[in-house]
Amino acid sequence: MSSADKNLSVFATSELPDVSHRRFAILVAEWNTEVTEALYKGAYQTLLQYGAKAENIVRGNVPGSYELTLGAQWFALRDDIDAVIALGCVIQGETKHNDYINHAVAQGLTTVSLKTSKPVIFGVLTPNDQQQALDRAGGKHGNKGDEAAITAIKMLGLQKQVYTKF
Ligand SMILES: Nc1c(NC[C@H](O)[C@H](O)[C@H](O)CO)[nH]c(=O)[nH]c1=O
Ligand SMILES: CC(=O)[C@@H](O)COP(=O)(O)O
Repeated sequence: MSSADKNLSVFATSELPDVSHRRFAILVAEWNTEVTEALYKGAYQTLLQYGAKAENIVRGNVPGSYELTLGAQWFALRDDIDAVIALGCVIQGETKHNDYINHAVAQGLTTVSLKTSKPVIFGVLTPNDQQQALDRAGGKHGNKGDEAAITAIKMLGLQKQVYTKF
């Protein structure tokens, strides 16, 4: 289902776990900051709305989305971080540069998540233009930052369920 068919900020909030004790890192890429700051605001406020505490949320900035992978690894390897949310916006340009970045970031964040066994959430917009980005950062299609925060919370709930033995 594409974003055009759903609002990214409409999600099931039933049965969300208690995350008042959980610690989150939010990484923000510094390219397209009008968009990435809106994503960060959405993610941060959503974490607070659903029970996370401000003192348990740390923010880190990276130069561009390509650097989200190493930033995510640094945070995920900390024993006092439970989940990482990576936020960026890679707008298609004249060349294939965006393709290389997007694939590297998607694969890199997945690798970090699997290596650390921690949720590392892909909150990176890959739009064709600025308007598509704005539409997904608090515009008509909602906010992928909200979605990324909910995804982190849900994955921590699954993690607790899986590791709660019979
Ligand atoms: N064009 C965009 C970039 N480019 C920069 C790269 O992410 C990276 O920082 C650089 O290649 C050095 O390693 N980054 C974005 O986040 N968004 C873009 O649209
Ligand atoms: C995704 C990018 O780095 C992009 O801004 C580069 O633009 P271009 O492909 O026109 O050089």
